[in-house]
Amino acid sequence: MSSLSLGVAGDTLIPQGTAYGLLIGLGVLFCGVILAAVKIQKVYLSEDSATSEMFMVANRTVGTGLTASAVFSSWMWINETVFAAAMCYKFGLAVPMWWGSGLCFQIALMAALGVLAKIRVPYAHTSLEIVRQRYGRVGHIVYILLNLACNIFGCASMILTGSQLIYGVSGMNFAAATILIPLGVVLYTAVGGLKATFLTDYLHTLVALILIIFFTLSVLTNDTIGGLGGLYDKVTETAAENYISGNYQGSLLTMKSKQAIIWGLILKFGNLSLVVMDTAFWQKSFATEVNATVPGYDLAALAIFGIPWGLGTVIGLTGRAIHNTPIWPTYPAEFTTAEVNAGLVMPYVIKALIGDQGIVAFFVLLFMALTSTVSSSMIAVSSILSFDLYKTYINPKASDKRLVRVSHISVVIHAIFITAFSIALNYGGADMTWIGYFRPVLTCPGIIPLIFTLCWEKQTRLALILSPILGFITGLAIWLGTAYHLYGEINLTTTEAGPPALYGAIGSFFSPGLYSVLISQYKPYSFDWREFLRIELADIEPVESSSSSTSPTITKEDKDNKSQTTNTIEPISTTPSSDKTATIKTPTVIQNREKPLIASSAISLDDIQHPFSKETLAELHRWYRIAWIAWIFIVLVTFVAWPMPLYRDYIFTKTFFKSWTTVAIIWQFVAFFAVVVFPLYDGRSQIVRGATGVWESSRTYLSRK
Ligand SMILES: NC(N)=O
Repeated sequence: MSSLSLGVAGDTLIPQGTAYGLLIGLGVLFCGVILAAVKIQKVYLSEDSATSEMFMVANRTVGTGLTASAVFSSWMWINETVFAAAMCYKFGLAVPMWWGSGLCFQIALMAALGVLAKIRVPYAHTSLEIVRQRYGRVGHIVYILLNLACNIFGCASMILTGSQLIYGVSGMNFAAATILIPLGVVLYTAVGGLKATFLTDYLHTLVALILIIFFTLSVLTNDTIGGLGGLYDKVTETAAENYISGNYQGSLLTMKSKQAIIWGLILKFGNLSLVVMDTAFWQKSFATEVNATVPGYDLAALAIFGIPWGLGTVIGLTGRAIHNTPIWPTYPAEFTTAEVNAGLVMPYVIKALIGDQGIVAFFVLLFMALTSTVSSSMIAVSSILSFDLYKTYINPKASDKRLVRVSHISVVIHAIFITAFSIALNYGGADMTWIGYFRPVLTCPGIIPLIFTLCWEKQTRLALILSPILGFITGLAIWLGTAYHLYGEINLTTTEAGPPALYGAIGSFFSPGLYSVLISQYKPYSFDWREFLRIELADIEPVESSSSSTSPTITKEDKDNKSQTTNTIEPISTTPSSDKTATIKTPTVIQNREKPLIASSAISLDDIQHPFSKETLAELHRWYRIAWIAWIFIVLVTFVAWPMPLYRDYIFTKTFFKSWTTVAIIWQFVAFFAVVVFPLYDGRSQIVRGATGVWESSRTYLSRK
């Protein structure tokens, strides 16, 4: 969510030709690298993205390191890389800290949900599939719409933010930037599927983190700034001209900032829906191997904190320190609020202190942050269109090959749609701040009922369907009602103020929980979690009879009419003591196998066997407990123990500021080790196998006469 002003032409910092060259060149480079990587995986590591299981959930074999870097990369948006600095410039150093805490607890929550999904719905591909399996068609469609809305608004706002920045620094045609950003991503995502995004995510993370550390340190060590002490001195010397209303003594150097805390809270709700309501974050957890989900997600959660905190603090305060000096690109003209809202603080600081090469590097960072978000969105929407819509409602008998083809087409359709939607928003004069405040109200209502689907056996179908709708109405009423109550009228300006948006988001998030509990008292029922396993068996028969029942089952007649030639999921067995299941850690889908099935409805729940061995299940339960402990720890520390004691009449002393920012910078390095260095170590055997294969093939080829 950004406070973005569109159509703000800044000082041209980079020639248009260079900007076009960079955007197209980086797109082509990434396509080439990823297509080569996909080929190597296919030939030397037996990983073929032409199967739907590989395309959508990377065969459920992704390790901790790659998971951490992929989750980190999909979650590292332009918001925290560029706008944390702009918001720190506006409200002071409380913002980057709140921003960090507004990013990490959601990812830690997904660690717990992801591992629980592995336990209860081991073959799931998307979060929506879980909703359908438990509640049928109507609930599924409600959640498809909520997911698509979340994804489309999130992705379009990122593309618009990126296009605005590119336009702002280079003057490149806005529409051209909007088209070029998703173009390269389409190709590698369509060809490589989820595993390709895991790999590009790694490259994005590597380059972006190097640049983030480079910018932070180059700015700090610049002679004009003079290190942490110099930065502190400059900010205190210019305190009178940088008075921030709502902050303690108007200081940039205090945690007691009303606007920062409101901003931080809205961010928490908006970001929670961007994670839980985005099937991409579920898919990535389905793609992980059993022991990788929790450590992978928790590493990413910790690493992401380092992005807004260190970078935002250093760049935002530096902007304040030098914006009235001759080195500032717009000097002596005033640096306007519109320019700040367009995200131009960071490129201007870079131009002033690092120069043209810095701006090229900034452009590369923009590209990395943008394309990783866009590719993740593409996989998510493509999985919804191909798996949740096409396979479920249009062609249940679709072969695996056809499903992958539809996934490819869906990526292209989504790219065209999102580009057109972004351009329409721009030319329609969209107010991105307003959209940023509306989105949590629209998408938060789905969160609790979705979590209940996996965690609470007593939530009924009616509760799942009605509570998000009622929650949205409640949130909307609170948002508009508060705007009216506080400011006397409802218009764009009053609904764009922080407090109404915050109260609206709170209403949207919490009220569905209450509605769900209340509605579930009407015709109460209790869901047996083993039903998920039985339904998954039913799902491999191309039927959709589950759509009209709270506790879906397949009738004998239904079953008798179905083809017996279908995908079957091997490890589920009606023979409880099957040896085969004892060692299986990763469910395997066997393609198009002729195998007579017993009607799933005819199998007693007591005979349904979990595909994981007892030991693996025990391990998963242990991870589940660890995930909740980690989540509670992260919430307590980053919401309460750390920031709250500082919310008082206190302006940072020089020593405290230096220590604070030093820890923030150390955190960047920790992030680098967690999501860049560790994945290399973690994936060393695959890297060696791939490299050996390429080396051997090259040698054979070269030695041919
Ligand atoms: N990562 C986000 N949503 O800023």
